[in-house]
Order: sequence, then C-alpha cells, then structure tokens
Amino acid sequence: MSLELDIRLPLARFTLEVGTRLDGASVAVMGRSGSGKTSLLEVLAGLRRGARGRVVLDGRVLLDSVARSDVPPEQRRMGYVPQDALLFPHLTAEQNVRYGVRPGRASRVDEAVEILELAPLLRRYPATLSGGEKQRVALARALATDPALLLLDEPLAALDVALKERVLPYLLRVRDEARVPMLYVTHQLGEARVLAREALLLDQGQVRAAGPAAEVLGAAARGLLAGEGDGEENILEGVLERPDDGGLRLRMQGGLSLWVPDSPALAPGTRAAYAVPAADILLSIQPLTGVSARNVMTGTVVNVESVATGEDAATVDVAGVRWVVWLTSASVRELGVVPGARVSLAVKTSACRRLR
Ligand SMILES: Nc1ncnc2c1ncn2[C@@H]1O[C@H](COP(=O)(O)OP(=O)(O)OP(=O)(O)O)[C@@H](O)[C@H]1O
Repeated sequence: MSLELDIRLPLARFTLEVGTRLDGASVAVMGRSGSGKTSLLEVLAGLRRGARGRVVLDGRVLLDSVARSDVPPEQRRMGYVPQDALLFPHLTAEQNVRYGVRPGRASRVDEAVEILELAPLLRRYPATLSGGEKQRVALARALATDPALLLLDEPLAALDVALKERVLPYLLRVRDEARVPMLYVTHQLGEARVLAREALLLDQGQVRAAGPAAEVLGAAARGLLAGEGDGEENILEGVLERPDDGGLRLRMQGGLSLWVPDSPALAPGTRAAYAVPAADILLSIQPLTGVSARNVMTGTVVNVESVATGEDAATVDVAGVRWVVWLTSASVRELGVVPGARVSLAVKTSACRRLR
C-alpha cells in the first residue's frame, strides 16, 4: 500500500492538516477524542465536502483539489467501517455482508465469512447479535467489497467491550490472510503495537508523529493519550501448543513462549492472542528463581518512560518480543532500571487473558 496525503479540512475549532506518506500494510491512527481521526477517515472515504489537497492511493489520484478531481466514494474502493457501523435490521447477517457487493464486481464474500468466522451467524438478524459479533459482520461487509484499503474507526465505547468481544484477533487475520491494507483508529496502545506497522498521531488536527509503529507508539503516544483508556496492555499473538507434560503455551514469533490458562476447548495449532496488563508484570534486576509465577523471562531494558507522576513504563526486549512493564518511579531508581540493563520478568499464568 502506498498512500500519499496532503490535505486540509477546516473543522469547527481547528483545521485538519495532514501531510504524510504511508507505506505500511497496517496503520494505526491515534489521538485524543476530537483530534480529527474520524474526519481524516471520512476525507479518505470521500465523504467530506470541503477537503482540499491531494489523496493518492497506490498511484490512483482520489482527490486533487487543484486539478478539480474528486473521485466519488463508491469508486474509491475504500472499505469504510464507521464508529457506529449500522447493520440493516431487517436483513440477516449474510444479507448484510452481501449488501454492498455489486454483480460482476470482484467479491471477497466467502473469504470474509471465513476469516471473521461468521458461518454460525449467517442466518441471524442483527438484533440477536452481540456487540462484537455485529462489529465482525460490519467488518465482513466492508471486506466483501474487495477494497483497496480498509478504514476502521474504533468507537470509544469499544473500550467497554468485554475482552473476549474484541475484534482484534480478527483484524490480525484480515491483515495476514486477506492481506488488505488497513487504516485503523484505536485507543489501545497495546492493540496498535501488535497490529500496526506504521502509526499516525493526531493532535488538534495536526500530525504529531508519523512513521514506524515501534518509533511512534512510545512516549509521544503515551503522553498524547494520557487519561484515555484505562491501563496499558501487552498483546501477544502466536500459536497454541500443548507440551507432553501438560499445560497450554502460546508460542510467539522468535520462539518465546508463554504459559496461558488451560482450557480443554483450545486445540494445539490454533492461532490466538492474549492480553497481559503492563501493571501485572513483575520486574527484577536479579535472576528470578523459586517464584511461583510460571512465566519467567530474561531480557534487556530498551527504554524507560514516564507514564504519570510517580509511574514509569519500562520496555523490555525478550527474544525479540517487546514487553511494557509499569512500575513506580521509585522502583526504577532503587533498582537501577536503565536502558541496557538485564532484567527478569515474571508473569502469572492467570494474568494472561485470551482475546475472543
Ligand atoms: N462536519 C464537521 N464540521 C465541522 N467540524 C466538525 C465536523 N465533524 C467534526 N467536527 C469537529 O472536528 C473535531 C474533530 O472531530 P473528529 O470526529 O474527527 O475527532 P475524532 O478524533 O475522531 O474523535 P473521537 O475519538 O471522539 O471519535 C471536533 O472538534 C469536532 O467537533
């Protein structure tokens, strides 16, 4: 995906001004409530009159106000899922998914149903679906139209959606299996880190930072989002395995594995994602032995940043997996937690909660 943006859109209190080039297959858009995220998505979708400048997606000019070209929304090949994505209440889930697909046009209906695991829900009506299930149907409807880019606007209300209801594991599949590029508004740093290759931070309509997710989603993002969302999470994705001597482990890229709560329903080989709150991880500068926590790992501190008064976040690299650990600033000083320090982390199995 290559997306060139140079746009200006006057809003009620400020002008949205975004000039950047994005090349990643997945881009997280973050910023406080009211910073212009939805407006940006609507400009890309072609739904906002009054936007000036240029939008070029994969070499196709979608907007060029100087040349007076403005491709209408239905010809932009954008799969837009707004915050309040409404399903047609009188249509089944399947009819909703098929709704936007024009006869003779490329379609990804079957793939969308498969990836979003909608087969058991196809005959149901929206009124009988849970919030997370409705989100999956709305996402499938967008994916089914074979978009060049998915535009996903996470409602703030999604913060209240129960952990198992999160659509994140499905978005990972859309990214890796359907391989449709996406621009994804999220309020969760942990989600953005695991999903996005690039990130764009908006502050009062201005780009505060844009670039590789690993660089952008650190201190700047945390400072900007302070007070939004509750607590930071580590999101780990991998494949489940069941060693001979019992238990259930998540094997991640790079070979690191994590013991997770066992459940007979979970088959080895299944892809899964887990959330571990940054505040639930124990950090030690001594090798940890004789602790009851089943997950004990050794890694290197990458950086330490302030989260709030008296509270810091240490990023620790363990075999290529980056963990964020929250600890008090007093502990950081007393223990000497500085970049380059070797530390051990302990995570109780029960602190690992499965998404979906
Ligand atoms: N059609 C419009 N005309 C003028 N101003 C608008 C319009 N729509 C939104 N705004 C204003 O522009 C600002 C950005 O709104 P926008 O919805 O893009 O923010 P957001 O970052 O998506 O917020 P949230 O996270 O709450 O969804 C807000 O101050 C809003 O009141």
